[in-house]
Amino acid sequence: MSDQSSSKIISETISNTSNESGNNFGFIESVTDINNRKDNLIKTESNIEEETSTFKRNDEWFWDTNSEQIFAQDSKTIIAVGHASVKSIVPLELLRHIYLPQKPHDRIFDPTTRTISYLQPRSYLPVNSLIQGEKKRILVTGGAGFVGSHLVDRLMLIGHEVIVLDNFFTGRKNNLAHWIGHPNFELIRHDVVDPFLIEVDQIYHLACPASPPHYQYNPIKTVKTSVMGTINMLGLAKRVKARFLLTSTSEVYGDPEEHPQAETYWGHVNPIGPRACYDEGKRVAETLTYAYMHQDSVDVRVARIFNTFGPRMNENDGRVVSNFIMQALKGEELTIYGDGLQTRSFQYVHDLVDGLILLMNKDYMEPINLGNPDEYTIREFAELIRNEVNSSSKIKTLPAPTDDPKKRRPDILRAEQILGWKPRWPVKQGIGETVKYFKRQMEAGLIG
Ligand SMILES: O=C(O)[C@H]1O[C@H](OP(=O)(O)OP(=O)(O)OC[C@H]2O[C@@H](n3ccc(=O)[nH]c3=O)[C@H](O)[C@@H]2O)[C@H](O)[C@@H](O)[C@@H]1O
Repeated sequence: MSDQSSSKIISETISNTSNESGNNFGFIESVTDINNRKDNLIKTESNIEEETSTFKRNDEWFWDTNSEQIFAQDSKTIIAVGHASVKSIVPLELLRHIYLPQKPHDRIFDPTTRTISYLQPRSYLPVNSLIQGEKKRILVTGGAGFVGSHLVDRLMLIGHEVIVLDNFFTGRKNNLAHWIGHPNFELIRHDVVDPFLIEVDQIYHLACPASPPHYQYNPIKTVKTSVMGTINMLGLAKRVKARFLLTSTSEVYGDPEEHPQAETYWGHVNPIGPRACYDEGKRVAETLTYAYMHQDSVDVRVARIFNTFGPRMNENDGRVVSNFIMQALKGEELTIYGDGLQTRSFQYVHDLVDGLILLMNKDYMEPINLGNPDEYTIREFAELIRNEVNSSSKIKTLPAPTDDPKKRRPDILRAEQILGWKPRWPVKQGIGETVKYFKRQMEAGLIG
């Protein structure tokens, strides 16, 4: 299709939609922006031929007015993520360019000598140029981790100034290597257990190991991170009048006796079990957050995050998604803990990032669940991953971990009603993307 007819489709979509709803200008700008961004990207990266060939100038899309999503013409393939109301719409190709590059942008790996050469000078992906007042200074603690780094990508592309604090216990500099040196970006090695002072407008407080083997590795440190880290960041928010968002967890519901779990449920947690350092740590973090809200009028948000997966999970993370994918890719046995009848509901990381940005920008202070209610037994999930990887790996049963929750599924009515958010990524599609990521990492010699 020619450029002309492609823009005709877009302009027709735009005019139809604005007639229907009256006010969709933010969204329209974002849709139009997709083409501009791709063009900019092509210009910026014109020296990398293989890369540019994946970007088609004449892409067609359509905007599904019901779900407010942009799909390819097949009406199934998601080609953009984000929400118009907070201007977070980003073409998926742009994000893929970061975590799934045909070739790394800034380094060459020589498999013979197993050395890496870093290239200079470097270019960056185009970020929005925000006007004064729109552009915020945003602190992301734990920003080099799996979820944190995806959040940073989105905040950077939106055009904000982003400062990341990370102690690199589970986070990796490599997750943010593509932003290092950018004028809008700062990466600081710092442990949130120690106070930190800076002038910012918003704080996304993610810092804390989240995978059971990691948070149980040093339980005292996990409690300190949750409690002292949160006190330090709330103290900072109070001092500089920043808005504060705590990333809490579905683990505050413990081994739930209510199913699905709504935000009103108080939970069922063993306070002295091996998971308590994380579960109780996050429960205290929530208590602190609301104490600062009531006592010191800090402007707070609390997201309760359910099982999340995607590119940049650590391959040794120990959580079920990365374990199963790596085992299937290497032809090893898939390790099911217990009878495999316990359930989890898995959300793809782009959906979570959408939810976090929407919540931060909404005037709502109660906790909100962010998760995908699509529930699987772990046994079904192992099957799904074997199929996606096309692997003939066998299944091995290992003892169930102490206090492993037997079922978990979010009630997301509140997120739907308050934020206009619900997961957009079918689990299979997200798994496909994650498998591609792990394969690429293996080919690049970054993981074994
Ligand atoms: O992924 C997440 O976002 C969540 O991961 C963990 O919660 P958990 O549900 O225990 O996550 P996994 O370690 O991935 O385990 C999920 C289920 O799979 C099982 N599992 C795990 C790993 C494995 O190799 N095999 C296996 O059967 C576990 O026993 C558990 O029943 C964290 O505690 C949560 O804070 C976090 O939000």
